Amino acid sequence: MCNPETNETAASTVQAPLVKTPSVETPASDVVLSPWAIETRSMNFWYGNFQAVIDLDMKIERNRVTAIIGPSGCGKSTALRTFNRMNDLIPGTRVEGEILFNGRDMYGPGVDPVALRSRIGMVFQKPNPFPKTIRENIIWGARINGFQGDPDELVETSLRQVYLWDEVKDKLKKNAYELSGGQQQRLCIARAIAVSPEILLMDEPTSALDPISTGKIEDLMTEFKERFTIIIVTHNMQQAGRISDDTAFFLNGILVEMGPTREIFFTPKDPRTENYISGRFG
Ligand SMILES: Nc1ncnc2c1ncn2[C@@H]1O[C@H](COP(=O)(O)OP(=O)(O)OP(=O)(O)O)[C@@H](O)[C@H]1O
Repeated sequence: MCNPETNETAASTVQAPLVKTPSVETPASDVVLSPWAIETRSMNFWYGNFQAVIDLDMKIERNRVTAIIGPSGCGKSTALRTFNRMNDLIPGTRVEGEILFNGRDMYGPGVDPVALRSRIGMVFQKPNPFPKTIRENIIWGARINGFQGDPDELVETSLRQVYLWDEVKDKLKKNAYELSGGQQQRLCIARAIAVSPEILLMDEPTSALDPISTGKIEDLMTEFKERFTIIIVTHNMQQAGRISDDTAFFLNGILVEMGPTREIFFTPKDPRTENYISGRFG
């Protein structure tokens, strides 16, 4: 979910793609044009003069967990953030090439990045609940996205889905900051899924959590992939091995190799992947 405190003024720095494909907001935008949830074509990304992602061609399959791995600074989070235009919020950034969501151009004319982010939610490394009550954390984003149903039902359903309901049902009016780190992260996941996204982007969602909270969130991912496509950046190779169906290995802004996790881990095609997986660098 996008940060409601941020505005979209930096979006104007984003360059339109070179090749035109239908935009997400064109009529009949719910008709799926592609077998891929997300596809990038020759995507390049710059922070000012620094190119962080180079010529990225990537296809993300629906209803699977895709892990993005690679050494620190290789562009994992940057690539992930382009998948819901979160980088638009960083001044001086530029993207070229194409990023398609269900086969439609995410940077096409008329695409509202805020509406896009309700369909492609995001969970960050550090839990970032709003400075509001637990209840309001769930309802706020849903309301902005036009939710008109029963808010109490939405709160309960969303919190149950992340197995947080029993822990917080008696303190829904308490500030979210009063929860533990693991609970806050599950609240952030509940908030993201309350708007029924199609894709959930997760940027090292468990790196600040203890093993028990980590296990709970990993279990959720395995359950959620029936309903959403999940893309997770992780430094934790065991985690990637445990939860992902596909793995993409990045190095110096380049996608070196991508495929089923078992193949990437046990029979990688590129020696750089093998070196990284076996711990020889990074
Ligand atoms: N806001 C920014 N402004 C300028 N450069 C940035 C910015 N964010 C990231 N970078 C640079 O872009 C490159 C890729 O960063 P990114 O955070 O995507 O890497 P990463 O693989 O996710 O790293 P880590 O695993 O350490 O989180 C790095 O060299 C980083 O310094």
